[in-house]
Amino acid sequence: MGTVTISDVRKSYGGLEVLHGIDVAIADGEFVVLVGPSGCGKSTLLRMIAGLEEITSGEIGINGRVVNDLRPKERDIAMVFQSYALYPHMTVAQNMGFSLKLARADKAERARRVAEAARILDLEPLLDRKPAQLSGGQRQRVAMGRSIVRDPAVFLFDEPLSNLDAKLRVAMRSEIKALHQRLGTTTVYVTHDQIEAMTMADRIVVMHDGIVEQVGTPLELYDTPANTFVAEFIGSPAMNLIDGRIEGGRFVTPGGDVVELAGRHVAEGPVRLGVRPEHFAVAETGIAVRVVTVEPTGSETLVTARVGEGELVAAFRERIQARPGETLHLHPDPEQLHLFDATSGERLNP
Ligand SMILES: Nc1ncnc2c1ncn2[C@@H]1O[C@H](COP(=O)(O)OP(=O)(O)OP(=O)(O)O)[C@@H](O)[C@H]1O
Repeated sequence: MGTVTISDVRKSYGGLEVLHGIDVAIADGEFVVLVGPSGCGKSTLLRMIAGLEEITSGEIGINGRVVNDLRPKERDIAMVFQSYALYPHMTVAQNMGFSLKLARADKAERARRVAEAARILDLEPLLDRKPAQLSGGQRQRVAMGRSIVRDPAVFLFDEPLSNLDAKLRVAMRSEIKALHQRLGTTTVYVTHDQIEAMTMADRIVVMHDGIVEQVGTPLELYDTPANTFVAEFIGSPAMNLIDGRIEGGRFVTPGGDVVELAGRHVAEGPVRLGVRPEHFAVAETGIAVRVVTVEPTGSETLVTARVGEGELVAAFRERIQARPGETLHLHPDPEQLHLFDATSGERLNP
């Protein structure tokens, strides 16, 4: 069992509040990713769950027990850091068994749990090596092994992949996810990388400036972002946001181009229209844009184009024969439109 309940949690450093009342409930067995730009407070929140930072106000519960005043080792959690923090003079087996030794587990039990973790993580041939004799990915696995042996209620990961090169990062991403599927241990994982969040999470918590912008499954966030921050943060290339007005039930750009809204009823006045790059088609009418670059990737063609004062990106499955400087008309799929309040950025359509 491993539930985590975060209720109205705040954090101040000196007089400055950096987390402004966070509420998140994590179910047993869930893989939850805290994601957001640098400085949004995700590491601080994770460190408060771990017991490495004091909670200024509010409550954190693990398995129904308030842990605010418990020390890290009393919380039934295991944390995997970006730096791995392996002991250089110990072998892989000793590194993995060390916390059990501290907890005074007997020798046979220690050996059994280290062997089991080594089997799960494919570390059996490396048990006698020292960290310096391991690759980055292998060190990462030892760091995870050290957590697994303790069989905690909750795993906490703080940007564990950011020191690895791109290829290894992708491999470790699937390894951690597969490990979670096998062990089913509740996991809270911090990253600033939205792709990591999308590919690994059962649910994502999007944070920004010390608040939670939205909580949902990866596809909920992708399909119905609650505001322009989430709309632009989740998805790559990012969702296009086009300023304009609702007039006569239609969206009209400053240049006078019209987008039909497929029966969506939104109050007249200024709005921002959100369109994902893959939801444009080239048509006879639509939003007039001037092509800036055309980038064929093989599987799709990315077109960057100017519209009024701004730029937008369209991604086509078919091979578009457009040239820089040319004018195209882009027709957004009416079933896939997002409308946001021009001032607050809040979502307007269901
Ligand atoms: N010890 C500290 N003293 C004062 N301010 C701090 C301290 N630690 C963090 N902060 C501030 O709290 C805010 C949240 O920091 P935090 O490290 O949690 O952000 P983050 O989202 O994890 O960012 P990053 O991805 O860069 O690590 C930031 O504005 C940061 O400057």
